[in-house]
Amino acid sequence: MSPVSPDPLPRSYPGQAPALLARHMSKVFGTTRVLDDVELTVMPGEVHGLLGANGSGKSTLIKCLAGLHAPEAGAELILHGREARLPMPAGGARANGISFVHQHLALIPTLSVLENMMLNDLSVETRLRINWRAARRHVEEIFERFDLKIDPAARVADLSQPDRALLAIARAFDEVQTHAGQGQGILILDEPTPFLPKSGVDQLFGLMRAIVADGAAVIFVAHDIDEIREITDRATILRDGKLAGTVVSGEASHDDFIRHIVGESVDLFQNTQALPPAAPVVAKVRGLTAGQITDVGFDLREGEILGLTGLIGSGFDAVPEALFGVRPATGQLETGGKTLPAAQLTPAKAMAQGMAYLPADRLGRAGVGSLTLTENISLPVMGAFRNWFGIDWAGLRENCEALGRRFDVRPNRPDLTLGALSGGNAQKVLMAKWLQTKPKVLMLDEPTQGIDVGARQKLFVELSRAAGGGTAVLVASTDAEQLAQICHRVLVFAKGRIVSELSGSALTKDSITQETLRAHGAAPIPEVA
Ligand SMILES: Nc1ncnc2c1ncn2[C@@H]1O[C@H](COP(=O)(O)OP(=O)(O)OP(=O)(O)O)[C@@H](O)[C@H]1O
Repeated sequence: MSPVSPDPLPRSYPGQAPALLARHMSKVFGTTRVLDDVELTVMPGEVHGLLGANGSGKSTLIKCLAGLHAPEAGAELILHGREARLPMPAGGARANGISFVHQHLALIPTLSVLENMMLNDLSVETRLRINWRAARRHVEEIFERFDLKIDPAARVADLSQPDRALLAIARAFDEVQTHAGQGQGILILDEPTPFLPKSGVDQLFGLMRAIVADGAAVIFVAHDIDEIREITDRATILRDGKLAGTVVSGEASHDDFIRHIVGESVDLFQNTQALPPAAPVVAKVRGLTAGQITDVGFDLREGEILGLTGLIGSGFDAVPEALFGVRPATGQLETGGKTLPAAQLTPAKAMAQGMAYLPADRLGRAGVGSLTLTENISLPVMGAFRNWFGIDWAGLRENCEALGRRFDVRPNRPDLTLGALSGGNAQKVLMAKWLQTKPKVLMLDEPTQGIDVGARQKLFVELSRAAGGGTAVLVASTDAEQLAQICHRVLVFAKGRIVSELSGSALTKDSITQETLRAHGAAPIPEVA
């Protein structure tokens, strides 16, 4: 295993003062110490990874640096050799040349790209007049420099997820340059890649390399160990709020990272459950046309885990939305002995047929951040907890706690709001919410984005258990590794149509990736039984 660096100054940067040196960073919420004497050293010109399991304290550390949380007394922050004030006052991070892109991107969807690019300036400066033409020119220059094909006049609501992420990052980079000057400053990216297709990730990595080549530093928070190994120079790993180690990324193997993250090696789940050849078809989809998809047809069998994949923009993710009635569609769904026109599907009708859907946008569409875990988890089962006296809240709380234990939600406190949980733990709650209903068909969009490697395996076990109990699972995802681990069959989409089907021994991570890239020019398969 790579050594934990004992010295805050890594050996690859002799004699240089760190761009950022954070020491004795602790944070207590209520009675829980979620950060415990953590240290982070980032050198100028370095891409530094920050990793850890869900709830290990990454976002809390970042929020302490951003001034969104006050660290406990004793914490120190030294930026380019100068001690910074803690807690960081409002606007202090920005004035020190530190810029952030948080998981939720902090864009305003109803405003234009240009307005969003100027948002941070306008929120702290009063201007009598805005020179929109000059602002537009400036934004166009930034986009051109990083080869971003985004129209400054477009509404952010109309942008794809990848473009939104790239926009937020370009804005943060622009801020770093403005406030720290060329070749200085620190850009902190908190899990910006889950929504990005491979080409978007490459673009982002290009952007990060361009930033550090000038001498600025980037802190990159992510769960994807391969991405961390590819792009970072060194990485700091947190475990249960403590520093687990700092490694030189090029010298640490994939397993070294896993051991630091979970403190032990993890057995990767592999679905070995064969689907009975006579498993009945529970849903027949015919001629489905919605968004980018045209005339898509397939059968889904009882107990089957069926993956839908493709490049972003290939349309595969429109399928669950259309089948759950949240996206206008035409075509047919045959289920429960009924033929339902897709144009008339609604969530209520889909749920009446035993269908459930968990969208990727966890706190936007899948759950309510301001409601408690009990309230979120209970929504689909409220009816079963009604008695003569009204709703049995104690029963609902008990149910929530039991599900929290089963799905390893941390902290497992039913009265916390969903928004107070780390991203990965919130996702576990939302999966539990639907799996408890034992749906006939469970549709998931990017179910494990932001979920750490250990927790993923547990969710895969739960999904496989649900499938073993007869639930048919439809998983829309660009994560080839996850699809290869859990699916019986994977359908590959290109340009809105199914172009390839993988199953049995042909279903591997590499074959899915190859097929996804090759599929772009392939001919469509009209119907897959
Ligand atoms: N405002 C808050 N109140 C109470 N607890 C909180 C609050 N914010 C975070 N926590 C808790 O602190 C712990 C660390 O959360 P944090 O978001 O830093 O984890 P993370 O490493 O970023 O996880 P993930 O990878 O899932 O995003 C979690 O247990 C979380 O529930």
